[in-house]
Amino acid sequence: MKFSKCLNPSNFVAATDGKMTKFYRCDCFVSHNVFLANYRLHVKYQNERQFWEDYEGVLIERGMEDRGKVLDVVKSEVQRRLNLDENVTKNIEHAKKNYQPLHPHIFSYKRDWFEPKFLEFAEVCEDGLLNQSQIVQRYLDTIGTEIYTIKALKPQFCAQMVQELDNFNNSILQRSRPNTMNSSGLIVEEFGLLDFVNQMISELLSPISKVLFPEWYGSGIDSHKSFSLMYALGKDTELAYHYDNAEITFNICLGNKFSGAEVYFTHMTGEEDEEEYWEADHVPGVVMFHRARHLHGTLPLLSGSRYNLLTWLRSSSVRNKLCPICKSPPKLIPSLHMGDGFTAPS
Ligand SMILES: O=C(O)CCC(=O)C(=O)O
Ligand SMILES: [Fe+2]
Repeated sequence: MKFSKCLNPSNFVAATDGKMTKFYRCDCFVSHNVFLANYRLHVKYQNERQFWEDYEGVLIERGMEDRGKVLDVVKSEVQRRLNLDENVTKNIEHAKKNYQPLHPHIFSYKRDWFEPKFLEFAEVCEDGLLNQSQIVQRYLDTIGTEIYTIKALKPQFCAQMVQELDNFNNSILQRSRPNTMNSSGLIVEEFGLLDFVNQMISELLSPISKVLFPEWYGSGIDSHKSFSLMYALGKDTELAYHYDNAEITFNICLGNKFSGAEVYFTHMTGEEDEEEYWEADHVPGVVMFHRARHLHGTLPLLSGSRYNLLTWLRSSSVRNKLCPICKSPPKLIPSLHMGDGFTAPS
C-alpha cells in the first residue's frame, strides 16, 4: 500500500491501489484528552458526575475557583470536536473562494524547495542499499533515542512560507485550531497546503519512516494530520507535556528569529520507569523527527516568534489495533476527512 501521490484535496480520502479508503476517529475523540490550559491538565469528560469524581481534587489543588467556568471550557471543547468535520469542510470551501495567497507558487510541491542532502537521504532510504544505522550515521544528527534532525527546507522557501502563514493568520477567514493545545496554528486542509504535504509525505517522509521506524510504519503511512504552529509572546508561548496522536512525527522549523521554545523529550508513553531527558533547539529549515508516542513538550519562548510545520503520520495497520488516546481497540466513528486515521476492517 502506498500513500497516494495525487490525493484529491476536495474529498480528502486516500487512494489505495485505486480504491478509496474512508477514515474514522475513535469515539473517545469526543470525551478524552480535553486540555485545560489553566490547570495544565488533560481530562476525560463523559458526564458531570464522572468529571468531578475524577478531577475535583486535582483541580482544587491547582487553584480552581469557579467550577462553572471549568465545566464550560470542557463542554465547549467537546462541542468543538462534535462540529469539527463540518466546520473544516465549510472553512476549506470558504478559503478556496476567498483567500488571496501572497506567494501562490509555494503551494505546489517542488523538490527544489528541499535541501539536496535531504533529498539524497530520502532517496537512499527508498533504494534500500544502506541499512538503518549506516543511514543514521551518514545523514542525521541524533538528539536522543530515535529522535533525529537534518536540514530539510531551503531558507527562501521557509521565509516565504512564514509570510504566507502570517498573511492567512491576519485574514478574517475562519479556521479550526489544530488540536486541543495549540491555538495559533492552521491545519493544512484549510490553509490550502494539503496537496503539497501529501506529496512530501509520499515522496520523502514515507520512505524515510519505513527505514527509520519500521515498527510504527507497519504496512504503510496512509493518512496524516498536518498543521502549522506559531509561538509568539502574547500568543502561544509553550506546549504542555504530551505525546502525539500518530505513529511518527515530522516537525519542520520554518523560522523566524527566536530564543527559548526548545522541545524536550523524556520516555515513550507506557515506559514510565525509563529515566530519560533530552532538549533540542529548533533551527529554521531543519526537520526534527521522532516516534509520535515519545513524550515531549515545549519550554517557554523567551523572545521572537517561531513557526513550524508539523506532520503527524498515521499508519492504520498500527493504530487499528489500539487507539493511542483511550488505549483500547478503537470504536469507529466515520469522518468526512482523514479523521484520526483509523480504517474499518474490509
Ligand atoms: O515544536 C514544538 O514546539 C513541538 C510541537 C509539538 O509537539 C506538537 O505540536 O505536537
Ligand atoms: Fe507533539
